[in-house]
Amino acid sequence: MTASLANRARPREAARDELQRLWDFDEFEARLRACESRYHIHHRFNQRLNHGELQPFQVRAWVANRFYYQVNIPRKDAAVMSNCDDRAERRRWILRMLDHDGHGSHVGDDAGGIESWSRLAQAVALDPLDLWSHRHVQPGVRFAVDAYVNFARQRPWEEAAISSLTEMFAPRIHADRLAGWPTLYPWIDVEGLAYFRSRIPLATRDVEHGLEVARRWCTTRARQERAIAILHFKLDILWAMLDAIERGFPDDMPLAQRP
Ligand SMILES: O=C(O)c1cc(C(=O)O)c2c(n1)C(=O)C(=O)c1cc(C(=O)O)[nH]c1-2
Repeated sequence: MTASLANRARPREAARDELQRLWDFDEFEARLRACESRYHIHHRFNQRLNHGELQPFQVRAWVANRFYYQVNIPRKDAAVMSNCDDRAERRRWILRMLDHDGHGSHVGDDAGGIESWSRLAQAVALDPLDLWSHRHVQPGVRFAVDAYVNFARQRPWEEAAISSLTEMFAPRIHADRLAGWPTLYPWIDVEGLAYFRSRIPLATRDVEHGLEVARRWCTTRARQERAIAILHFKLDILWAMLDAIERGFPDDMPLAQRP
């Protein structure tokens, strides 16, 4: 190769090297955290919810639809565990299932997140039959949640662990509800908000574990990029849920159809 050709190839090689360079963990984590801009906290329906702009039936609709997510989270976590061959990791992961399903009366009286969400439903005066039958759940919500469970069933458990990292952004959305709802929605019994309070420390613990898994598993730049793509996929699930809820329960919904 002539000298001038070699000089021209060098920037291309440098660019290729840059594309393959492993991000150090701080940079990788910063890139994961930068995905916050796609979090459903920025969705118009969530903004209306947290600014007190929704009518009671729309709050009930959100609670009813989100319940489908809540009941499927421990099924998703069971799928993650079924794909994990590491006993120490399973011992940690099982806590996520118990957080939602509860520990049962023989181990303290922690009723768990699903029960706690049903108290939220009570506080917003959602009929328990409507809650448990999922009769207000929109097709788009069902598809989105099912896609999350199926992802955890079909992919390596480390990928599923990474998909749970949207929880990095959840403490703020829970804190917003705790701070705003008592004055914005005085008709909601504040006892019903306990679920949101309970999730803040649990989400923080889950994220520490999830980041540990991501750090260990993402040993190549390709895997790091895959982790970002997985996080985008999960953010899309949460976003699609709110799209479906917003569309299904418009401000002028006929009275007879309102939850
Ligand atoms: O209210 C929310 O906005 C919100 C978001 C998320 C999330 O970001 O995935 C979770 C939760 N709540 C939540 O309560 C919860 O238990 C939970 C588990 C997971 C998960 O992916 O395993 N995400 C979330």
